[in-house]
Amino acid sequence: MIRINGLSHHIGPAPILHDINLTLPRGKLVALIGPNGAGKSTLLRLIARLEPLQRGRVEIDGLDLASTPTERLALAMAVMGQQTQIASRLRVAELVGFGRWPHHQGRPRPADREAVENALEAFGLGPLRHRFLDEISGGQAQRAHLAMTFAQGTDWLLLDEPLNNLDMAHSRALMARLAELVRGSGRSVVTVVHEVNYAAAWADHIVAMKGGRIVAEGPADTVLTEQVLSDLYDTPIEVSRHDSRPLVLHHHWHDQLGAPYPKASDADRFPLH
Ligand SMILES: Nc1ncnc2c1ncn2[C@@H]1O[C@H](COP(=O)(O)OP(=O)(O)OP(=O)(O)O)[C@@H](O)[C@H]1O
Repeated sequence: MIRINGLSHHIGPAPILHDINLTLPRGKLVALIGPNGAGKSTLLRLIARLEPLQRGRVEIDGLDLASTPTERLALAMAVMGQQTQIASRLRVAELVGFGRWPHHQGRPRPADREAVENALEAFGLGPLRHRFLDEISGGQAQRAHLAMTFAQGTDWLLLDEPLNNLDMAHSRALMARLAELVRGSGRSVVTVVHEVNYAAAWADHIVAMKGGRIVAEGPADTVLTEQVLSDLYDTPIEVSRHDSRPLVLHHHWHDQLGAPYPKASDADRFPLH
């Protein structure tokens, strides 16, 4: 499991995370949800050691993040951050191959090549393997980065908004693959998800963040309630059920007096001028 104790983080003078205490279970698909700016990426980046810890302690399966050598950590945890431009003169298969680096340090063996092939196939990238990264679409590039993370073959996968750029079918396929990794191979996944219905449908455990704090956590039925979600997003949200899971609805809403939403103030958040 990942244990987080007393974790606080500032950027310049601004407090971003406030005394986070959280245990992320092993062998589960965990979704981190919450509004823009809640601190989800910052928390994920700290767990992934992409940012130095300022205060608090993080342990991954007993490994203290502060003292574990990078090579050891890379065999325990693979991370996909929010995409930034990466050298575009790299081919898809080469990018995926980087995921094996912690295992071979530059001298790939047959097992490493096999892991790359499996990852290419799992993400439907076989036909694109020789393409340069600047010659594929945004969703295809996202899948290539996911395949690289997957190829690393670690017990833990930390993913920041992996559904970005993915169409509905690929989003669904990715969530199904993550669920399969968890249920079939006992891996542990922690993923930031914006579209809460993907969390509703697939996550075993949901952590809701707002304003740099954890405001709710637990199974979908506990966290994805009208009260929690409406408070979390400051928007009226209705929760129905589908396939014995919560289904979150937010297109239109009538308040208790029958007045329709969205109200004018909803649109005021994004003035058109
Ligand atoms: N480099 C930075 N400098 C200053 N403030 C930052 C920086 N990066 C993030 N922040 C602030 O930290 C807070 C948390 O940001 P973070 O990216 O962790 O949120 P998030 O929940 O992942 O949001 P989103 O859903 O929009 O990706 C935000 O208020 C953000 O403005």
